[in-house]
Amino acid sequence: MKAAVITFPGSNCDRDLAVAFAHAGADVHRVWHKDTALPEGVDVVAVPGGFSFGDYLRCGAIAAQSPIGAAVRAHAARGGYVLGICNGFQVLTEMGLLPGALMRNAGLKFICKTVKLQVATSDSVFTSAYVRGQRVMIPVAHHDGNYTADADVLARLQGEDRIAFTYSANPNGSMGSIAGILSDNRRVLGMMPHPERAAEPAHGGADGAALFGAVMGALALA
Ligand SMILES: NC(=O)CC[C@H](N)C(=O)O
Repeated sequence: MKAAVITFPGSNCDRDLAVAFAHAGADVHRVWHKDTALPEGVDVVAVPGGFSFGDYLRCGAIAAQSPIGAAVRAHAARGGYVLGICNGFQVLTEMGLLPGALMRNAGLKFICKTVKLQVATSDSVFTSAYVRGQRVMIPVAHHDGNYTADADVLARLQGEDRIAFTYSANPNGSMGSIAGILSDNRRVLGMMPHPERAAEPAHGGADGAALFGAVMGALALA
């Protein structure tokens, strides 16, 4: 299974994300935002957390216009898998690959702590190793994690079982306590919590490792 991890100026979770995929057994390629092509035969494109372009304009707004964007959109359009974590989730909403927006946290403070999540669906390659309703401990670190969408989008996400994770105790004001969502073909996942920061016991918890293992397992068989 081949994974590509994109780096923007200001990304700071790109290496951790590459390590998490590598530990799961993936063949990991690093891609610079000014590149215009993804590695040949890539299965999963991963957009990491951080502060791309200093979070100027809106988090993820400038990164979404990067030269690599066209290749990421084309990958998603042909049914390729895309994972966006934290700033990566923000980038994917700015690219239009996921609906809604990540607004400033309701409390206007940067939140950096490990939170309890509920797995809202196991019906995706990313969440298939979890059981629906399972509680997992995963860190968050953001100031713009307040998921917001209009009523129609929320109803569709709920009706189509596209909410991947919810917060057990909503830390940031997200509508429906949403922590992560899936695209309509279930192959693009955006989530604010950082599974790559809970991917091995030395991190203080390894609940995120199953996400990378599940992607690896599913795509290795495909
Ligand atoms: N850890 C991150 O990816 C930070 C995301 C984003 N820049 C925010 O603070 O909201």
